[in-house]
Amino acid sequence: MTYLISSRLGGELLGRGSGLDAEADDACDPRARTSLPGDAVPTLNAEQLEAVTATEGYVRVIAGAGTGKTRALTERFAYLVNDLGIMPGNILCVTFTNKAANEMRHRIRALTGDNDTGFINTFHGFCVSVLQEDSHAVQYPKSFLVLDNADIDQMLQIIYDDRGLTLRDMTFGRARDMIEIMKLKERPDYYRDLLAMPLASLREKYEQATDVRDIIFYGHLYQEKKCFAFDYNDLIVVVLYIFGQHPDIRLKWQKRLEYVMVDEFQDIDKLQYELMSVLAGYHKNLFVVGDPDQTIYTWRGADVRFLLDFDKAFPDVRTIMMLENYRSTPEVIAVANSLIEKNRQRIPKDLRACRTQHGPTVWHHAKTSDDEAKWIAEGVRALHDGGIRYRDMVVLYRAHYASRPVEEAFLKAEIPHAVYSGVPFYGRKEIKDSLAYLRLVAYQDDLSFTRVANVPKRNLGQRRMAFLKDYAEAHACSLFQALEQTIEDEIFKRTKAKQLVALVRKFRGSFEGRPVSEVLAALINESGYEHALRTEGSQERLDNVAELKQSIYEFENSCGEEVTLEHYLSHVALLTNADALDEAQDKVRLMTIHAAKGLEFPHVFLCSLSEGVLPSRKTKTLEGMEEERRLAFVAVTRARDGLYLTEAAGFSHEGSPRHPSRFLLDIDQRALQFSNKPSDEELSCARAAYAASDKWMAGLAADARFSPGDCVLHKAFGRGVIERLDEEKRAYIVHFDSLDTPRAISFRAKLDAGDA
Ligand SMILES: Nc1ncnc2c1ncn2[C@@H]1O[C@H](COP(=O)(O)OP(=O)(O)OP(=O)(O)O)[C@@H](O)[C@H]1O
Repeated sequence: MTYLISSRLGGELLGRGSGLDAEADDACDPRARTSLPGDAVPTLNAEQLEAVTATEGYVRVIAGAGTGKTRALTERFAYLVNDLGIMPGNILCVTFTNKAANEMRHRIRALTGDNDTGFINTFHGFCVSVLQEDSHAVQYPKSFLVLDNADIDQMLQIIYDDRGLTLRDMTFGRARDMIEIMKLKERPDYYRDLLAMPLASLREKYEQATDVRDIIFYGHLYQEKKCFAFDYNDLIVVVLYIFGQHPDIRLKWQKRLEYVMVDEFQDIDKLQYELMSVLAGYHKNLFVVGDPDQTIYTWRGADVRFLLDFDKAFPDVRTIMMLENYRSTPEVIAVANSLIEKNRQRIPKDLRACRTQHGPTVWHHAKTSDDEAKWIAEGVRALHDGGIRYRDMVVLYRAHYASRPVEEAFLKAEIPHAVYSGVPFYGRKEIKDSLAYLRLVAYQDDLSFTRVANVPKRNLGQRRMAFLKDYAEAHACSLFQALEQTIEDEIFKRTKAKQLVALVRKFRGSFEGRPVSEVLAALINESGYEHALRTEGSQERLDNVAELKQSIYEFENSCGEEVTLEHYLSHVALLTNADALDEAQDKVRLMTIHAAKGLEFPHVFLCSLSEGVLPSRKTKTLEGMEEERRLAFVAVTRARDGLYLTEAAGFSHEGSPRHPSRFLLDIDQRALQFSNKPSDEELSCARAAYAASDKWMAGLAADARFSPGDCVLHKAFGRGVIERLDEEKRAYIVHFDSLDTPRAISFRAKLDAGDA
């Protein structure tokens, strides 16, 4: 079944070896290869050069995939520093992920030779920098905590135990989503409660709450305030609040940031936009780059309008268009262009291929998912036998579950691979435990204490922890302080509580000035944690802890300045799974399309391209469908040399028949080679399925006619008041006078306006 891959590759790609270098191809624009004054930046095309040298004012680059946006951004930074003499510390460059920020830092260090790379960061990371300097403005210490999902879950556990809630009331995942929606949409003023309300009042609000949602929400705010903690959502909100309340602090940052640049501007949300506008408000140098066709975070509040209307929002905007794609073969470009042009809500723009080398763009239709996975494994093997490194291949999918058959096939075929999903590196127990030890030493906060007090076993079980909790509450102190103050109590006889206190005290007094990697190594050794892992015989966990030590060591060496423990802890709290991507290992990468944003790979396998997977079966609107198509576009434009689109017949895990994705049929079929073509009958069934789902979506398109607080009349339940809207379910949540509990009523249902 691999004949197509192997024969085509044998003939067209492998003949030239694996050193396929985009830059070795002809550049399509004769104006290319222009040099900057002083030859700082060779081989940029005219538009890139303009983007690099147009340093003053408001500049917008609208560019296609693979046209060198990120490259232009990097070169611009270097130009500002090397040619114009701007200090790196006066430049803010915002990227979408930590990984992109790290890459940019590396590239800029290579270009400028300077260790000071200024503020190259994600939005969240930059906000942490602001807060580390100015959190006093909201009466938070510099040592505030940044919470990740596992920390939030730990807080939820405390709330659930305290208020007798169970997962049946709400799972932690749902509770986290709910908190996020409350913060972003339903109660955007929440930060006033968090920042301005005294802890005791917040606690009262929590204790008086009766509705499950309120209990969880106020319990979460109370816990956050108690630990001086912020979650990701709070970071930008709090910084904006500080800027609003303290013009002196705002002006300090505005003056400091002489140049502000933002990558991936198509995926910016309202708060991020506000922050960037404020920051650029003094020097008025704001440079943004984005591709409207790659907006894939609308579901998280991204709004492409900020890019499209940039020229209306700011004065004298200079717009630069970049359409020459340096990344992909003409075949991949043909696939990408013909796919994305089916979106109706877009500015028409075609990518132009600069490369002249050819490569395969294959559609493989398999009988079953297992066959599909096997075909991919055989394809990978064939490419590898032909000289392509494993790490130059990636398998992309819409949703994590799609990776399972491919993983199994790779295991069977003994293909080295790494999955960027499942339990993220920084979410693993041993990593969280190790970091909790570091945090306990730095902050003695309750979250870290609860996590590791009894890990390894110190005989500090539930009864003793409850004792500490009561004491801490009665004396308004932390759990660790409670332990220090009651250490001689009878209850701690026959425990190792004294050793724990001694450990924390010892490290608390000695961590400053020591490298963090060294502190961690000593801490997990002296706490007995490493020994416990050894006794457990868990080599994988030990390896992961070793990996953590190594990553801290590398962070210290790459940072350019002295890394304090607090600095490291806030940095690590913002890391996600995608950041653990280890490029050095020769393994095929498996990841979601969202995780692949901004990356490129010589060979891309896009699997599970079935209707219901991509586009997702959760797609309910035309806009949603267009976002799914953009997602497919992002996936195909990651490929440099080879693109393999695969799907399988059979049945989905819900039992419905599977059809090839509509996006496969959107593609100009002349741009594809078929390894195994679906039959005409299969294709006509697929078309019927698209039509049925379009009809269903049109039915759902009914909009909400009522708002929260409105009175309505239902033909069976009578009068009710709308409590809120569930946009996802397209339903009102209504409290009917005749019913004790609320009901979700579809937007489509016939409701009349009722009397207030
Ligand atoms: N002027 C140029 N000449 C040759 N190669 C270039 C040029 N500009 C960029 N490239 C190469 O093209 C590829 C894509 O560049 P880059 O990643 O900067 O694009 P991008 O627009 O940010 O992509 P995307 O939005 O799809 O993530 C990279 O391999 C880069 O090295």
